Order: sequence, then C-alpha cells, then structure tokens
Amino acid sequence: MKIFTAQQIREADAYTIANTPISSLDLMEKAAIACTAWICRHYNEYTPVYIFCGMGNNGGDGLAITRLLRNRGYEAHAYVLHHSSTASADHTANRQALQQQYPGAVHDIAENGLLPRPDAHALIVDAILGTGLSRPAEGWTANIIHQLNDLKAEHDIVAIDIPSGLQADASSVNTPVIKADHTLSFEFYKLAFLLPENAAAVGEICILTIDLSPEYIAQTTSRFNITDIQQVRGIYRPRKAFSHKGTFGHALLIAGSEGKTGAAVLSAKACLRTGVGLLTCHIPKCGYEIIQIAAPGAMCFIDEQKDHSSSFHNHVSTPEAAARFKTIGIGPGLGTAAGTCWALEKLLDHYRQPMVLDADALNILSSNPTLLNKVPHGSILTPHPKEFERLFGRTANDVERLQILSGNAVKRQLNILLKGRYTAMAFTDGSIWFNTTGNPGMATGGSGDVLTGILTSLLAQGYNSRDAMLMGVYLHGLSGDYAAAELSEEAMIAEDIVEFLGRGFQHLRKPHTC
Ligand SMILES: NC(=O)C1=CN([C@@H]2O[C@H](COP(=O)(O)OP(=O)(O)OC[C@H]3O[C@@H](n4cnc5c(N)ncnc54)[C@H](O)[C@@H]3O)[C@@H](O)[C@H]2O)[C@@H](O)CC1
Ligand SMILES: Nc1ncnc2c1ncn2[C@@H]1O[C@H](COP(=O)(O)OP(=O)(O)O)[C@@H](O)[C@H]1O
Ligand SMILES: [K+]
Repeated sequence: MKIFTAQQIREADAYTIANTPISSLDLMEKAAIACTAWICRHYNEYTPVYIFCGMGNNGGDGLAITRLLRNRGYEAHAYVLHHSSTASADHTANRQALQQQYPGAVHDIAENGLLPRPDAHALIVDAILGTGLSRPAEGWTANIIHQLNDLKAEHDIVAIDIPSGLQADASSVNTPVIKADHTLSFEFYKLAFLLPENAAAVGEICILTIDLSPEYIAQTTSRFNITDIQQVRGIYRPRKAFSHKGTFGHALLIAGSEGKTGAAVLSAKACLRTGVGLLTCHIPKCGYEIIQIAAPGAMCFIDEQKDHSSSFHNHVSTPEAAARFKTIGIGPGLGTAAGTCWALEKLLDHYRQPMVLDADALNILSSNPTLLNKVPHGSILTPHPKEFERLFGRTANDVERLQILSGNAVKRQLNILLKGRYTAMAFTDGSIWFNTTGNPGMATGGSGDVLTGILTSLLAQGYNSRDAMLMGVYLHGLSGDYAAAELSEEAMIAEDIVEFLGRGFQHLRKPHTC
C-alpha cells in the first residue's frame, strides 16, 4: 500500500473528480458517510456529539457528518470556528444543507470566541484542520487545540482524516496537535501516523475507503509504502515436492556469550522453524550443551573461549570455506569482548555475501565505524532505536531519523530496518517500507533475536535481501499476533513467536486447490 504525501492526496482527489463521474461534493459525502457509519458502530444514539469544524474541506466533512448523524437520531451539533475569513465551496454547500435540514444544529464561533462546554459523556469530533494545514497552528487555533485536549480525560476525541495541527509529511514535534483517541482517515495512511513521536496524537487508526481513482494510485510512485499480505504472498515460495535440505541453504549463526546463550537459542530455533536447510551455530564453550539440547536440529562449532567467541572468522578464512555458507547471521547475545570485535573484523574481511547483523554485532560496528564500510553490500542491519542512535547518531525528530535511515541505506548499499511498532525498512534504492503486523506483546526480551533467525533463514533459502526483509518482518509480526491472540500480549514470550511461526506460514500459503 502506498503512502501519499498531502500534495499527492490532493492530486488523487482532483484526479478522481476530473476522471470519474463523482463530484467533489459527492466525494465529501462518501467520506462523511464512512465516518458516520464508524461513529454509529462505536457510540450509541444517546451520545451527544460536538463536532468542531474549520473553514476548509475538513470542516466540510464535519458539517456533513453532523447532518448524517442527525438523520440517524443523534443529538449532533456543528461548531464552526472562524479561524479564516473565507470558507471552501464544499464547506459552504454542506453548511447550507445542514442549516436547511436542521437549522438549530450549526453554531458559529467568531475568532477568539469561547468554546461550548460539552455535556458529560459527549463525543468530540475534530474536523478543524485536515491535510490543508499550511503551517503549525498558532494563536486562537492553537488555543482551541489545547482546550480540546484538556477535555480528553472526560471525553473521547475522534479526528477526521488527521488530528488537527498534525503535519502529514513533516515533524510536528513541539507544535499544538489534537490528541485523538481515534483517527478516521481516507484511503491512505499518512506518514505521520507511523511515527512513534505522534502516537499520542493519532490514537487508533481506521482507514476508510472512499474509492479514489485506482488509476491515479497505480500510476503514482511513492517513496513510503506499507507491506501487505498480497505482497508478502507474492514473495513467499512454497516448497517443491522434490526439494531436499540442500535446496534450502546452509546458514551460519554466530551468537551467544556467557549469560546470553538464550539469545542464540531463540535465534537458532527461529532460523530452523523458518525453513533453513542446514544450520550451524558458532557458540562459546559455555553454550555448547545448552544449544545442542535446545535446538537439536542445529550443528555446532565450539569456540576456543569459554565465555565469548573469538575464532568464528576461521570458518570463512578461504573462499572455499566461506562458500559453504549461503549466509551468516551474527549478533544476538554475542557480547563485545575485544576478541569478538577482532574476529568480526576478520570475518568482514573475508565474507562477501549479504548477511544479517544484529544486536552486539551492531554495537561493535558503532564503536568501530570504519567496520561499517566492510559490511557486504546488500546485507541486512536490524537496529532497534537505541542501536540505531549508536550507529548513526541522534536526530531531532522521527522524520529526520527516517532521512538518516534511508540516506545510509543508499550511501552504504545496505538494507537497514529500524524496529518498532511500525518497523521501517530502508532499501538501497532509497525507498522505505513500513510493517504493520505485530503487537506490544512483542516488547519482551528476545523478540529481536527471533527476527534475526527468521531473516538469516530466508537469506539462506535464496530469498534476496529485500524480499527476505519484507516477508521476514511481516511474518515475525504475524506470528507474534497469533501468539498474542492465543496467550495474551502479557503472557506471550519470545519463544512463542517461534512456536507460532507455523501459523504465520499457513496464513501466507495461498488456498490449496486440487
Ligand atoms: N474532495 C476532496 O478534496 C476531499 C477532501 N476531504 C477533506 O478535505 C480536507 C482537506 O481540505 P482543505 O484542503 O480545504 O484543507 P483543510 O480543511 O485542512 O484546511 C484549510 C483551511 O484551514 C486554513 N489553515 C491552514 N493551516 C492553518 C493553520 N495552521 N491555522 C489556521 N488555519 C489554517 C486554511 O487557510 C483553510 O481555510 C481533508 O483533510 C479531508 O478532511 C474529504 O472530504 C475527502 C474528499
Ligand atoms: N509495540 C510493538 N508493536 C509491534 N512490534 C513490536 C512492539 N514492540 C516490539 N516489537 C517488535 O519486537 C522486536 C523487538 O526487538 P529488540 O528490541 O531487538 O528485542 P531484543 O533485543 O530483546 O531481542 C522488534 O522486531 C519490534 O519491531
Ligand atoms: K482534523
């Protein structure tokens, strides 16, 4: 799914109006019908509804919603805030329609006027500013936003299209923004919805369809996108009947140190459950028995050190030796002992295939930045926000962080995923894809180690780095969602993500026909 900028959304609206039989006013009516239906599903007709409308088309949506709610028996009132001297044409048309049908439902609030005090249990609808926001809200408009946010403890706030004051494509840090419980948006996610810094403003997101031109959507390119099930099903390759373990690659997993053998176990189990043909783990002496018992399907190299690894580079010291492994996953629980840092440098001197670097492998790269230049092109880096900051520095806001993310992916020809609620995956062509599967139950130690195992397994099976990332991150979140559905977000642990990988794969398989 594409993420369009505010400008592209305006173009999509205009294209739809110009190239299909639908008028601008009809499009607004469709949007209002969809919002009204959502409100009616979530709040009964005894809920008083206060709809705050701006002077543009977002306010027009609000006026149309007021009329449609009244048609359904709701006590809905539109409060028109005169923050600008002129109203848009569709705003005016909807105001007239509402006034004609329900004369007492429209209330004007002149600039600097006072807001009504909503009845107890009233729902507040924010239709003040939409994607036409031209600058951060200030003065009276900012004041209204603050006043409505002060009512949040007692009232639900539903934002239409985008919380007022929130910029769709830029950072809104330290600017006045409505803090909605729900955002009902049209056709597309906006970039702002996916940024952690806007979590308190956006609340739960619901994307409503208003049938914008599929032609415009297909022919317009976007830098930001969201992965979806159809795309992942297209990437997924079912196993062929005559395949054997050699078909699915041999992966080398370098992980674990004293006290962190569990990270290696989780990663190894995930790698096996994702379908790798053969897996060999390199592990310090202290972890040997643990991993052999926990993951009997994996082979093992034992390091000469007891508590950390420092000789794993020997497995790839000649081209013939390196060729045994289709890929390498390195980092979970690895530690940053001097010998480990040294061995990672040696490994990067010899291994030239795309590989997966996570956790302590990334921390080692952060403290030796020149090593980053040695990482094979096309490799996958999987930092969480703290590891990202160590690698690429602090940023002022989430939009700047995305720029740094994609800038480094292009400059270094690496695929970098920044973990989070909506993991952002930056590819070497500068595009960024967001993943929407997953849940807060995955905020538990070891979830990232599982992801490293999944990605390593997919690379070993011959998926290219881009496909491995898109499919692997989706599958990781999906398996986490199955685990949460079965066990609850609280009770699920990282191992459960591994256990539910099977359910994730079943969901990816297209229906079987004979
Ligand atoms: N046909 C269409 O174009 C459709 C538009 N829709 C709605 O239209 C909205 C966009 O409408 P508009 O382009 O009219 O824009 P908005 O309604 O977002 O706002 C424009 C108005 O706000 C003023 N304004 C902008 N920034 C301000 C600020 N910081 N402080 C105070 N006033 C400010 C402008 O001067 C103008 O009067 C969407 O968000 C969506 O809600 C929907 O009805 C779907 C169809
Ligand atoms: N609230 C959330 N919603 C969706 N996914 C989440 C959430 N919290 C964590 N995750 C996912 O769980 C994983 C956590 O990784 P990481 O922080 O590296 O864990 P660890 O280092 O403990 O293995 C990431 O893939 C992240 O996207
Ligand atoms: K709004």
